[in-house]
Amino acid sequence: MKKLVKVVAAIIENDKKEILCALRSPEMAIPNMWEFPGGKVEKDEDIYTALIREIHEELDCTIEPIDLYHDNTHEYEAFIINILCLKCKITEGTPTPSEHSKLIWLERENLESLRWAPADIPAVEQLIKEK
Ligand SMILES: Nc1nc2c([nH]c(=O)n2[C@H]2C[C@H](O)[C@@H](COP(=O)(O)OP(=O)(O)OP(=O)(O)O)O2)c(=O)[nH]1
Repeated sequence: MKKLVKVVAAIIENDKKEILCALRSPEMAIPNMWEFPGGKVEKDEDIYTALIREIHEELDCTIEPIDLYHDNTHEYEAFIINILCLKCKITEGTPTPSEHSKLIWLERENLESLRWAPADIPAVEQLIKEK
């Protein structure tokens, strides 16, 4: 049976209503695809603590999760992912990539120009439809 991986991801919006998009590096799993930054929830960790920790580690800034925006389960060839995308705001610092190849801020209508990790596509579509 495929392993089920629980992942939390941050949808971060700036004051221009642009969304933060992160490019996975060639060294990461699911390489060279765009995602919402985040990572795996550890055993005995709640999703909010996990996301705050992951964003500290990956982007060196502090976020406050606002609400759960999208919950999707997607089957990859090697594993099954349950990805929880949370809307978040930055409370301290500026996102700086340490593991990702690139970070960009994109207007909602331009999100579909990127090559997203397959598990993220429903959340991206919901964001595009939002306005
Ligand atoms: N962070 C994140 N991972 C995603 C997204 N979409 C998607 O399919 N994934 C996949 C890629 C990875 O296989 C897995 C997340 O693992 P990760 O490598 O980012 O997390 P992590 O830092 O906790 O990983 P690790 O060091 O423990 O291996 O979920 C997304 O939007 N954000």
